[in-house]
Amino acid sequence: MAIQISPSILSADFAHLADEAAAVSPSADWLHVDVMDNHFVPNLTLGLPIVESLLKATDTPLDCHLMIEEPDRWAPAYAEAGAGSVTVHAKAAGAPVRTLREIRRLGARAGLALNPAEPVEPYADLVGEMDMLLLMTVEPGFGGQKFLDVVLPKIRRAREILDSREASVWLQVDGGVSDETIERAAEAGADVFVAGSAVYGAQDPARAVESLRALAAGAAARA
Ligand SMILES: O=C(CO)[C@H](O)[C@H](O)COP(=O)(O)O
Ligand SMILES: [Fe+2]
Repeated sequence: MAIQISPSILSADFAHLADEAAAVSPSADWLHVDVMDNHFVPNLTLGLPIVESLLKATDTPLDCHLMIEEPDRWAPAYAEAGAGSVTVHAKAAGAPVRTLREIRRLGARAGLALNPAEPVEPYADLVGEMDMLLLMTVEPGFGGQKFLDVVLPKIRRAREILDSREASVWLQVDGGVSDETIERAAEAGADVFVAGSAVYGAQDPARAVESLRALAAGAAARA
């Protein structure tokens, strides 16, 4: 699968989100939107009204990462609003299969997310229910954290599980992805990369996206 880059607006200027989306739109595959509720994670960001406004402001598809309690209740609304992808955390979902199916039924790609310490094996039988598996490479809640190398073996294991089942499921990593770390994640088998501070902290965000893509593609080709 071709490498995809999903810049996270968590590190963008929230007062100018339309401009910040436009800054990466020439090169980004997705725009990653971190929804945090101050309960599932100790931080509060944005919710459905801002996602609805962003959908009107950009043609780049939205990759909504829900770090919220009760995702079963809220995730369908993001799909219905027009998000291209909606990801829920396995730990927060009471009925993950029903919720993933509902997201798909409403026309979005369905993602399941695992925190750094959560093993992938218990979810192996659910791969047919999802379009993307998100492996967090930081503890969720904040941008600008250090990439956790301890997750690399799990990325490899997830890649093996997806390949052995011939599942066309994207493998996303999120947290601490930068020019210094993206090659390690790509070699391990990730193919969709979220990057917040590495993109929006750069002088030229669109070029930062291209740099990340080139490094990941090179590493994936060598793997
Ligand atoms: O989900 C997230 C944090 O919970 C963010 O998407 C992620 O941290 C992006 O920021 P950075 O690339 O700076 O780590
Ligand atoms: Fe995220």
